[in-house]
Amino acid sequence: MTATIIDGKLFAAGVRARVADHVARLKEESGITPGLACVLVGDNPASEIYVRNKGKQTVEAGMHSFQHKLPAETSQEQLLALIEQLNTDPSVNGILVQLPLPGHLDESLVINAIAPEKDVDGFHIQNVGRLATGQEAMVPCTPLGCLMMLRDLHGSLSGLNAVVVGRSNIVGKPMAQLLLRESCTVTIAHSRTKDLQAVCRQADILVAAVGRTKMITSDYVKEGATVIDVGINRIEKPDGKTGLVGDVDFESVSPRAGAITPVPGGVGPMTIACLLVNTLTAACRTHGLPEPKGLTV
Ligand SMILES: Nc1nc2c(c(=O)[nH]1)N[C@@H](CN(C=O)c1ccc(C(=O)N[C@@H](CCC(=O)O)C(=O)O)cc1)CN2
Repeated sequence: MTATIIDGKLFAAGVRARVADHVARLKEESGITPGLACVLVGDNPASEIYVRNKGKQTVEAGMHSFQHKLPAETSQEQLLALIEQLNTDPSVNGILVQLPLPGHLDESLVINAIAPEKDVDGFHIQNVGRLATGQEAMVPCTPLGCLMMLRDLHGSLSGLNAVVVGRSNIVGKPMAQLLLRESCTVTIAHSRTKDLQAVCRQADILVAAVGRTKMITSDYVKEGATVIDVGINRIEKPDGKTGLVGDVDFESVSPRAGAITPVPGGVGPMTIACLLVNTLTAACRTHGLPEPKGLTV
């Protein structure tokens, strides 16, 4: 069997085009232009690229982008003051603080200072609780992107065995919640799971979000399973250049899987596309307008 390669780049381009259509209609019919504020603290090179791309794609979708770049030595008080200012700014519908933050800043305190209705990353404790209890929530972008691709591929996910490897707050846990909401039978596995290979081989849907380069080999995969690779590991290649590889050993797994996301070009591009969806959704909710249909799951 040769796996279907799920083209996240193409899928994300479609989502962005639909967001742009909705934004154009929103402007024309209601005079509203959604706005997204991105806050970057410090000079992590990968974060700088992500924030730049977020700004570029926000503008391409017809929305306002506000970028706040703060020095690495920014104090907690200074960062909280900026968030408070953005919370009360009516032109800002979505706020995100790029992670990771420099070590002296308290990530959880900072995230929970964002107004929950503007928390387009879906990391605020209120949104976490709302997702877990089946209420209307802002859903974290990477898991939302994974779910959109899974729904497109499978249609209904009801009754499927899903194993999520990784228990982070930004990917593993919300991914598991979303799959549970789709009526999958969900297992969250991690580094301490006994006989991880056997657990993973039960999966119809295997989501790898462990942050360990090429850890998932064919021994972990049931024949025909759908494998979603959330890993973004930077490695130095033999030619000295930097390359990007996932948590899944693509060469080993793709002959066995039914479908697989590559890295790069799989889950990654969906993260920013879903951020645009969440910003548009936040703007509609704030103005009491119907939420965009057909954009998400
Ligand atoms: N506040 C947040 N911080 C972080 C998040 C997040 O969702 N919110 N996620 C990641 C980084 N991230 C977005 O911020 C992100 C990661 C990867 C991609 C992406 O498009 N990847 C491409 C490759 C790009 C490259 O060459 O580096 C791909 O996989 O094809 C977009 C966004 C951590 N922080």
